[in-house]
Amino acid sequence: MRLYLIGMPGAGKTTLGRALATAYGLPFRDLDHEIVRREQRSIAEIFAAEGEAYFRQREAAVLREVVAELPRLVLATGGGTPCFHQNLDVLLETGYTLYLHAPLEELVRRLQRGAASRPLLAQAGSPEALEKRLRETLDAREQFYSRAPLRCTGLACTVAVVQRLLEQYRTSS
Ligand SMILES: Nc1ncnc2c1ncn2[C@@H]1O[C@H](COP(=O)(O)OP(=O)(O)OP(=O)(O)O)[C@@H](O)[C@H]1O
Ligand SMILES: O=C(O)C1=C[C@@H](O)[C@@H](O)[C@H](O)C1
Ligand SMILES: [Mg+2]
Repeated sequence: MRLYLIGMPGAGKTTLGRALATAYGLPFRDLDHEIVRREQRSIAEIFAAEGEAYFRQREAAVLREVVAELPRLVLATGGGTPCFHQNLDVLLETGYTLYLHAPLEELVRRLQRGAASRPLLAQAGSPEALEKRLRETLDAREQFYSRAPLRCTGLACTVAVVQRLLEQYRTSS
């Protein structure tokens, strides 16, 4: 099976994705890392040199490559992945998609330290500005994220809880 994790930056996609891959004995991939590996430069460098449109094109192409290459995997996507280039359709058609939701205050807490290296959050200097930026981003993205058939919130998103959700979904569909 393929299991995809979507959600806001800092929601815990990479952390939970790795743990789920271990639990299921599946390979783990992180889409941001796959892009960085192919481009031989960081996400921040790609955004700075080429702009967001180029990054979104690479993201869409690399997503399709990874999906074609691996019939079994857990994939942590980038925060914006489901919102561009029909990527969400690719996810929904080729695997199980889980929306990992986290309360805004928790995202602000987690992202405060690393915001400078995140191109889309870098200008948000204060915690208030960061919260506003994240709220606007979440408002715009919720329509994509909420199309995932599986959803799990905050600290309740343990491996065991996701395993149960997936089990229920597979037997009901
Ligand atoms: N369930 C959790 N409880 C507390 N902290 C967590 C939890 N999951 C992740 N974190 C912490 O939150 C931060 C973000 O987690 P992670 O990198 O997994 O998120 P992400 O969704 O992959 O974010 P991004 O890819 O945008 O950086 C990390 O510091 C991680 O240790
Ligand atoms: O939320 C976003 O749009 C992004 C999140 C990161 O995972 C990276 O994919 C990139 O920084 C863009
Ligand atoms: Mg991540």
